[in-house]
Amino acid sequence: MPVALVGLSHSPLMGTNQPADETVQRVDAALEEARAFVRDFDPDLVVLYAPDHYNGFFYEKMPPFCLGTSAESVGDFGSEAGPLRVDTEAAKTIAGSVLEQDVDLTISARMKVDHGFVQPLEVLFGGIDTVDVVPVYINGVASPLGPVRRVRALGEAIGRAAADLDRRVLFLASGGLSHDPPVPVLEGAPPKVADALIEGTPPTPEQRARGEKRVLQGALDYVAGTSGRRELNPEWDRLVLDTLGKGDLDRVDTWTNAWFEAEGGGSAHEVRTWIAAHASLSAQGSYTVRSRFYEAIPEWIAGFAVTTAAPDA
Ligand SMILES: O=C(O)CCc1cccc(O)c1O
Ligand SMILES: [Fe+2]
Repeated sequence: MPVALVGLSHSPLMGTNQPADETVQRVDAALEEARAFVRDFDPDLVVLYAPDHYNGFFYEKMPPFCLGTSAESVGDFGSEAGPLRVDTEAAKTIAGSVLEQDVDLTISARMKVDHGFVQPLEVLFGGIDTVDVVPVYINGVASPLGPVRRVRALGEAIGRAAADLDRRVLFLASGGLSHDPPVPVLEGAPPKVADALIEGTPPTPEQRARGEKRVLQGALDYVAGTSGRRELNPEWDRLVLDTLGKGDLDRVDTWTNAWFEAEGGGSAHEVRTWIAAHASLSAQGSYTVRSRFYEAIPEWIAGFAVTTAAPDA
């Protein structure tokens, strides 16, 4: 079945804490190119790989991966709230096939998702209810994380499952690349923060506003060079894009989580969504990158990339 891939960094600061006009214009041009690629491919199903930022997944039970047979956006950072247009039948079929292929997978019949899922749908499709989606959560912040080869295994299994559907499937990755925004960590957290990370009690509007302000302040500190957090790392980001673009997934299998953190910062694990999407595409043969945009954008706390790829032949 026809397949294609788009990789897209996300940042909730897009549109609110803008970099220089020229940067915004270059990003807009890259997004327009990706939209044209998508229009041309004309998908009727999007397998969307995205992380979560303690809005939908908590330490009370923290799965490495989760496929939603239904999903609802919490609407953080002004992203669209409400139900995603999940194709429940396709989602169940894919989940069943993945399990059948000996890859363990959690499913959720009411998955809560945040800007990580919503932003790429807004950017590429104009909203969360305009195209059929199978949302796949990939843990990219909550340690411990398993080896990236398991992400590849999941991506390949989903790619094989998608091949059996009579659909035009776009594999869409959301997140990355290098970035280290102020996301809370459980280890050493004060009791109230620990409770929030474990229990996931929905934040009050005031609490949500405070969290969003902390991220904005993080961006201002990044721009000022006073954040004390891992700097964006364009060299590393280019290495990641080169390797995924070449289809050298055996190389990816050797990448360690410690290396991700040292080179790309705590949220560089969001690159896992890109690994999954490329593995899905690779399940149907070799592929070629059709377009690639990259720029380090401290205003968005993002090594920001947009790529498109399609199978050879
Ligand atoms: O919601 C949060 O805690 C983090 C927000 C955030 C900021 C910059 C880049 C990202 O990819 C991102 O997700
Ligand atoms: Fe993120």
